[in-house]
Amino acid sequence: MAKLLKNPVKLALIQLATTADKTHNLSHARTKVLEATKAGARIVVLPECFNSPYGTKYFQQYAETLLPSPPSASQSPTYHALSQLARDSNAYIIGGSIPELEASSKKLYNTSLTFAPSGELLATHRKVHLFDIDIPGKIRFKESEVLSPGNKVTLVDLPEFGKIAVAICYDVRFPELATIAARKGAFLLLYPGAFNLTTGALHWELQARARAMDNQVYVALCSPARDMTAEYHAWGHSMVVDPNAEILGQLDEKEGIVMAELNAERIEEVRKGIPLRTQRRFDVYPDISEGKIKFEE
Ligand SMILES: NC(=O)CCC(=O)C(=O)O
Repeated sequence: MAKLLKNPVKLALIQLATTADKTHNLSHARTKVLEATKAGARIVVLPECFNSPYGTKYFQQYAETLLPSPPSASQSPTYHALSQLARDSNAYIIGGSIPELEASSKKLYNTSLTFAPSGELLATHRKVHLFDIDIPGKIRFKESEVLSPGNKVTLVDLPEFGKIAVAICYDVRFPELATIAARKGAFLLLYPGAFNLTTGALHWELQARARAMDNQVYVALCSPARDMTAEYHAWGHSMVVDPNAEILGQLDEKEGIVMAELNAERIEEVRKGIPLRTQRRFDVYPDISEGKIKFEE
């Protein structure tokens, strides 16, 4: 049987201190990514909204249309900076997420770009589940006031390693997305994300470990560093979890890099010990993934 993860790989999550200055954010991200790749990382992840502040009022102002051809570099600076960075660092770059403006529809998306070491864009993921919550006295956030949702599970084949899945922050709360990606052969689920001080302490680590435990794959969550002078206070705590839901590394709220070595043997060992994959009873619950069973109000 082919290995899910073809070669051991060092993963790095960059918990970036972001500012309101896009040019600074791009050059700072470049410095940190090169630091991680010098230390051996071949897959490097940036946080959600790594080139802008996070907030509904910022999406339009910071949005870029994704234009691959070189003359449009000035209109699509993040695309080109990440593509160049992937080439310069010889690494797969999962470019957190950025506000994207689709030229034809004028719709805005929260979008993640994945680049190969050749600089080629391998995949885009538009956040599927928009962060719309209202916890009285704590936090109200409605991405849907300005953003449109994406509509796909994003699996990316990294030829040297195997398949990863990319989704964004609030997407982690929907186990179906993770399960489908794992069933389709992902060895790693990556979530650039920016939880907050209300839900972060409660659910950030729990979500990461739950998705890893359910699917027996590696899971990584990559946050911006916390900035108490910004409007949105990110939780931080970027972390990597192994297929047994054990934490391989976790930061605090400050800027930093967390690295972890991933290998196929750990996935196989965990799956052999607790063989969920062969024990599943689709005869008992055939309808769930098709949404045929509705919530009762
Ligand atoms: N940026 C986000 O999607 C935040 C998600 C979040 O904080 C949560 O609790 O879920």
